[in-house]
Amino acid sequence: MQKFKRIHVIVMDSVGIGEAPDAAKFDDVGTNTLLHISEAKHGLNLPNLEKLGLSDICKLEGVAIVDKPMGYYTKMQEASCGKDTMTGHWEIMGLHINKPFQVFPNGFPKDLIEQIENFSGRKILGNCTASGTEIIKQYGERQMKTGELIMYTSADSVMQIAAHEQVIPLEELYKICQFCRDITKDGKYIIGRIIARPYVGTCKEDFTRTPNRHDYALKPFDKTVMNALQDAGFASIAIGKIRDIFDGEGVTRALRTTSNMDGIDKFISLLDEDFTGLSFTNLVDFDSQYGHRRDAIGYGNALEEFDARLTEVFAKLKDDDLLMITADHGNDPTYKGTDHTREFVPLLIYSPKFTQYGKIDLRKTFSDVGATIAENFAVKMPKYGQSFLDKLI
Ligand SMILES: O=P(O)(O)O[C@H]1O[C@H](CO)[C@@H](O)[C@H]1O
Ligand SMILES: [Mn+2]
Ligand SMILES: [Mn+2]
Repeated sequence: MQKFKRIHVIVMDSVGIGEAPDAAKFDDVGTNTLLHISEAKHGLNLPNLEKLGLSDICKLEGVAIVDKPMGYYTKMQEASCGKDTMTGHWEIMGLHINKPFQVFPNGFPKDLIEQIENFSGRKILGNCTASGTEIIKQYGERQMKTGELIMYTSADSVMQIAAHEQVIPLEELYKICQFCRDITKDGKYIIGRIIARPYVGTCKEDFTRTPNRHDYALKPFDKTVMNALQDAGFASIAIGKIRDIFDGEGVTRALRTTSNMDGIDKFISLLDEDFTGLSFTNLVDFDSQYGHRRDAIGYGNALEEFDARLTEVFAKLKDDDLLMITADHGNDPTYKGTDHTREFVPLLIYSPKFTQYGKIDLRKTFSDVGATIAENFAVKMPKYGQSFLDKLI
């Protein structure tokens, strides 16, 4: 019999909690997503995360340190050499990325661009490192006239194609992205993700990106704990971007979402269902709407909005449920640039069954989460990660 019938992992995308020991290698010294947001807001109102021990990990402005948290708390260090979403999530599920994904800070090579232009019959604009909201301001009006494709990248291994929905129909954009995916899976150029970035609007003042974003990720390089769960007949339910991040590998059911609040709604409804296994939720707005936009106040508000919904979550959790709230990397909205930051991530662990509480040891890899899940369901243990299941009583 498993200790927990259901384990729920929620990734608050990019909610880091302080520079990692190797932050210098990533040019991220001094970053702390949560702390700096709490300072920018002159205090965060996070009563539920407070009860779980968030400020016990790192004292945040407005969030009290509690003597008796509801569960267990710690922080986790990323072992892989990357600070992108795929690396973080794959590590949570037991993989280590030892060779960084290829990045293209000066744009994609000519031969690749030519292949895409030939396939699509459209010219490519941009082909540089950019912020997605800025580059559509810069080229959107021109795209409306010419039908060219807007292509950009970031510090991550991503190829992003922005297209006005009324100019380049979604289906066509997705077909182009699928082509880009197929030609960058192996061989000369290996790109972590191709991302379709549709938007709407009439001019640069009102262009807005739509929820029709679609990510085409590489398949994980090896089997993850999700594969192990699936192979053993357990549920492995993906909410939000999770299906895309794993390219569907080890996913028994996927629920798409349009926002953080939609993600929480879907998660809360799922709690009413009977299943044995994992639910894995990603809340991407923290990262895409606020972290990359360097909007510390918006980020803080989104955290408060999330916190408020935890009351409903707690009310629905049963004795044999285990909840783990964590993150995949940082994205300090007060830091220079617009990229992710190499940080520790918080890990807050709760079950109504707990009779004890407190700090557990610092985790040296995110894979400890995957190892704990694998041990609980007695499925194949990942190569990396140490289970902390025995600490949870
Ligand atoms: O600026 P936008 O388009 O939001 O792009 C961001 O989103 C990408 C994928 O998460 C990141 O690599 C970063 O480039
Ligand atoms: Mn992320
Ligand atoms: Mn991001």
